Amino acid sequence: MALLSLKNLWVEYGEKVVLERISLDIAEGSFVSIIGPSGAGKSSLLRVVLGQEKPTRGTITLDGAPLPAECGPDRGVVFQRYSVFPHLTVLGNTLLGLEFSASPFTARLFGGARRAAVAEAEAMLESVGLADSRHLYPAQMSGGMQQRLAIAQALIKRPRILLLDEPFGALDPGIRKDMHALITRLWREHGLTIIMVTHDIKEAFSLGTRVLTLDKRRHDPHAPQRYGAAVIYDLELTRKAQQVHADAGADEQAEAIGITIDTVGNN
Ligand SMILES: Nc1ncnc2c1ncn2[C@@H]1O[C@H](COP(=O)(O)OP(=O)(O)OP(=O)(O)O)[C@@H](O)[C@H]1O
Repeated sequence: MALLSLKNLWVEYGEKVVLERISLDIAEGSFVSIIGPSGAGKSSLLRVVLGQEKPTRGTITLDGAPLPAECGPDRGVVFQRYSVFPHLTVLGNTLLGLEFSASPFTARLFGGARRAAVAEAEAMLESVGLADSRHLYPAQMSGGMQQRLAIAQALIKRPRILLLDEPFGALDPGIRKDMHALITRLWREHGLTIIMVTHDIKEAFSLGTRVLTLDKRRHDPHAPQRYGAAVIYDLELTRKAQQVHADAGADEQAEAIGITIDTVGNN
């Protein structure tokens, strides 16, 4: 059974149709990249999966049961510019997730429970490469380090699904490469299912096991709001294709896509 199943999903804001007829099954353990033009509804789709927004039509199920409206610990999210808490250190920011789950009102842990939480947070910081920075405040860190912290904050709650909205969009190319290696390792180690929105086609192909493109299939020049975006391409990548993409230069990408990617759906 699919981990997430979206059936005939629509998102509309008043008269404006943003997404229409989205039907998707997302398998546990997959890494789904979503690309598409600006305004196509990529972030709206993530918000629906996160439970922040209700679709106007259609259903979404997690393990076959209706998706809980509130975003529980099963789903974590990292945005392009994450609001890590500026007044808390790296360790404090990472601990906060554990403190809130254990003690929702005071967000405080004491004694043995606190020591266990600190050990867990330190292990997570080690895993994202921030062990030596645990006493720094976000303002003292680079953008890449802040995104590492955002990832640690999301993963400390042990989500099954990690939603990434342009997580590396604001980073320099060299740092992005390091972050790609990090997220690939964490995805494997934690057995995560990842859904990532990106504007970077190369990133979409080199990280994803599946690439979805969202776009409008129909346009009404007299009423641009009338039709929403749908899934135009749904490409399942073979491992070989992924490797080719990860290694290929920009010019080789298109050729590699043509040869090795299986088109599994065209809604
Ligand atoms: N709360 C809202 N109320 C009204 N319109 C909204 C709302 N949220 C998003 N929209 C509109 O829905 C459309 C899709 O927005 P969304 O942010 O999902 O697109 P996107 O594909 O993520 O775009 P980008 O690539 O620019 O981030 C846009 O036209 C946006 O203006």
